[in-house]
Amino acid sequence: MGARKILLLNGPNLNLLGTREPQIYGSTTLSDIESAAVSQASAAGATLSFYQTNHEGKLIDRIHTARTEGIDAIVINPAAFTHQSVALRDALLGVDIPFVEVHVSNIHKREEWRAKSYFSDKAEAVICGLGVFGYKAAIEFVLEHMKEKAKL
Ligand SMILES: O=C1C[C@@](O)(C(=O)O)C[C@@H](O)[C@@H]1O
Repeated sequence: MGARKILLLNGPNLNLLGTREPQIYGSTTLSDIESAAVSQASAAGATLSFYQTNHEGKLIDRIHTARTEGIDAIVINPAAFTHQSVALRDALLGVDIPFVEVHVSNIHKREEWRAKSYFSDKAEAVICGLGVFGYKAAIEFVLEHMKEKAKL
């Protein structure tokens, strides 16, 4: 059985999905993504909570809280923090919750500095370049293939 309690996290500027650089990120809004994710999890008998913030410390605090909530798996698009945040990396490692890294765009096909991620070497899986379908794919993977925390 896969993860039953999932947390979907989105970093800075992803609240602008749908209007932000649509040639790169498409026209789907974050609230569309979040409600589809909740339905996807509940159809599989799991629960999914979500959070987006533009603030690094708030994202770190949310990750710390996930430990007390018994979250089995995190799906995270760290956005620009991908390329710069040791603190966010340490937070994920600190709570010891397995995570999947998602990027809407193909970070390897853009500016050279975007190819560097502080998360990929610790992620269970990395998805990029699938557009917003990447979230659906990540959640499917978590539901099907990642163990519940209690059984790890
Ligand atoms: O904000 C983002 C979004 C992103 O994580 C993506 O989803 O493709 C890619 C990052 O380089 C960028 O800073």
